[in-house]
Amino acid sequence: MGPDSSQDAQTVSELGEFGLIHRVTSGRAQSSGTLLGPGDDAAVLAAPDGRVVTTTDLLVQNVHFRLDWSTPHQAGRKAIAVNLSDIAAMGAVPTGLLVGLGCPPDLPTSVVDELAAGMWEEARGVGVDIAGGDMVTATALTISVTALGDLQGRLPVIRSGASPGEVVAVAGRLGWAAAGWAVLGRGFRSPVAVVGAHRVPEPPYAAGPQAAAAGATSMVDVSDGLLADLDHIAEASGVGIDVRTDLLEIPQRLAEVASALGKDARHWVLTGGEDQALVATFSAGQPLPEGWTAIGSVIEGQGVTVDGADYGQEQGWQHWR
Ligand SMILES: Nc1ncnc2c1ncn2[C@@H]1O[C@H](COP(=O)(O)OP(=O)(O)O)[C@@H](O)[C@H]1O
Ligand SMILES: Cc1ncc(C[n+]2csc(CCOP(=O)(O)OP(=O)(O)O)c2C)c(N)n1
Ligand SMILES: [Mg+2]
Ligand SMILES: [Mg+2]
Ligand SMILES: [Mg+2]
Repeated sequence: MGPDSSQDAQTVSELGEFGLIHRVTSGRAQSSGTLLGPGDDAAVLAAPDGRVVTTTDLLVQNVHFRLDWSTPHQAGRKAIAVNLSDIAAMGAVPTGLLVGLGCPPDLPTSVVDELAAGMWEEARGVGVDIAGGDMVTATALTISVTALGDLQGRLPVIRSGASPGEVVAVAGRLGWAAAGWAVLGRGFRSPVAVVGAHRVPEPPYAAGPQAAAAGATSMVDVSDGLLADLDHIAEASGVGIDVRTDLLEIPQRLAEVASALGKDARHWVLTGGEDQALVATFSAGQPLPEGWTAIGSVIEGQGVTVDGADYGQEQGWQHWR
């Protein structure tokens, strides 16, 4: 249900700032990682190993989600998931979340209710609370999420740690959300397998800490596109990365959707973002952790190639283009 479908419902401006905050926060926080919050000037979270991993990603209506393509519940889950994914990409486990909501005055409170329910569902799935946040008026529905995490005594897995000779491996899905976005963009609502992937990603949260424990040398989550995000590792590490398409599985379902739309499934897999897969590098010869699949190698040089050749310009999502 979108804001347009409930014209006579109570709006956020009628309920007001503190009524709205009370409505989305009351009785919810319960994780042992939340020592205080929400309700005071700031929350207090536990920091088990003394270091805090923190990240923020902002979602804007009609840029990251559309309320005629996704329910508020799905948009809420996605907003939390993309942030938890960045925590996992450091090899960390989440400890808490903060949520800023920019709401147009005529937004029905039911939309905020559903959004909050989706956010809490995704947060509870990994055992953390939304420990605080902010509510403001805005011209477009805006969701700003900050996630905090803990390294459990390990070193963070950073973008600059890859060396030539290492194996590049992936955990999670590639190309599904891009396929769903293409389907929705053509005015279709199915197949639900791909449309659902656009609406709510399923990041392999546990694979991040598992890769870290297995000695991954670098890692990133795929938000913009596999090639675009691998390029961050290549640049930060001062190496080249070659992706091998004979190692990259093209799921049958994606191939079918692509052929129905006259699109290329391989292109979705290589450049589609928003499935929040994890890609990491591991030393050659070591067994990969469970759930990880080799897709290429780290080489001397710079940039990302596909089967040894440049892929061209479009390697993933870019804002303002
Ligand atoms: N406005 C900003 N101020 C400071 N740092 C920023 C800002 N925007 C992005 N960054 C930093 O730039 C890096 C790359 O950002 P981004 O591409 O959004 O990462 P990701 O794709 O992992 O979410 C991150 O370390 C992020 O914290
Ligand atoms: C309505 C709509 N249009 C386009 C997209 C596609 N899209 C929007 S943002 C994005 C990339 C990821 O977003 P970003 O804010 O760059 O996340 P980050 O890399 O910072 O994690 C993609 C593929 C979408 N999800 N929804
Ligand atoms: Mg970001
Ligand atoms: Mg991100
Ligand atoms: Mg990231």
